[in-house]
Amino acid sequence: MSQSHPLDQLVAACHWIGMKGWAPATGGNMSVRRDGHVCLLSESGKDKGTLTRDDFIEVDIATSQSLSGRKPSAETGLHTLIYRLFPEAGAVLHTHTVNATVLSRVEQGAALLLHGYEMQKSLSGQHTHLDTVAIPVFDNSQDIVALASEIEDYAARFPLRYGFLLRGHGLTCWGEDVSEARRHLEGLEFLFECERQRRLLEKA
Ligand SMILES: CSC[C@@H](O)[C@@H](O)C(=O)COP(=O)(O)O
Ligand SMILES: [Zn+2]
Repeated sequence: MSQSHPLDQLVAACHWIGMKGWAPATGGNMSVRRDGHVCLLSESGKDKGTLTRDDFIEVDIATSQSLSGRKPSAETGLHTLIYRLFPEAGAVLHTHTVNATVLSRVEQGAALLLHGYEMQKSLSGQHTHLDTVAIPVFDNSQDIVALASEIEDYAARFPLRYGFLLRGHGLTCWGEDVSEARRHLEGLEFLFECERQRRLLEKA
């Protein structure tokens, strides 16, 4: 997989996400960095589980503008923010899973705290279940410029790694390449499932 072109890896990741049911009814969006200035982002409104190479649009990272006139994701501003904030980020995956949607609503605090799980080690740089991984939760908004600015302010004050949740909406996560972004997505989704089950069982 590491031998193939990053865009082919991203297309394969989209198909995998589709098969998992993590991008229902055209939800979700995905991108890969081409270089310091441009990323390739999924076209708005498409079924992300059946995308092909032609469904990705060149977007200027500095301005969030499409270079072709075609319409990239409604959430383009969040992808470009991540590429600007983290020069090492090479791919961004946004999904709409039930776990992320529900947990982000149930969680009243500013972050979902993950602690005590071996699978925290699926996240780069995590070496023990004894540490706490904080995944911030931002209130959802249709104003992506304002949301991006809120996330940028947060990142200036607190560490922001792996991803963030949008309340009642989903997860946006990233990695240095498609492979790492996939691992972060799969690891976080597993942890969200565990956390949902734990909260349900401990309530009973
Ligand atoms: C099913 S509507 C969801 C959209 O509003 C949005 O949240 C989303 O993830 C997909 O938007 P898109 O513009 O196709 O990238
Ligand atoms: Zn979305």
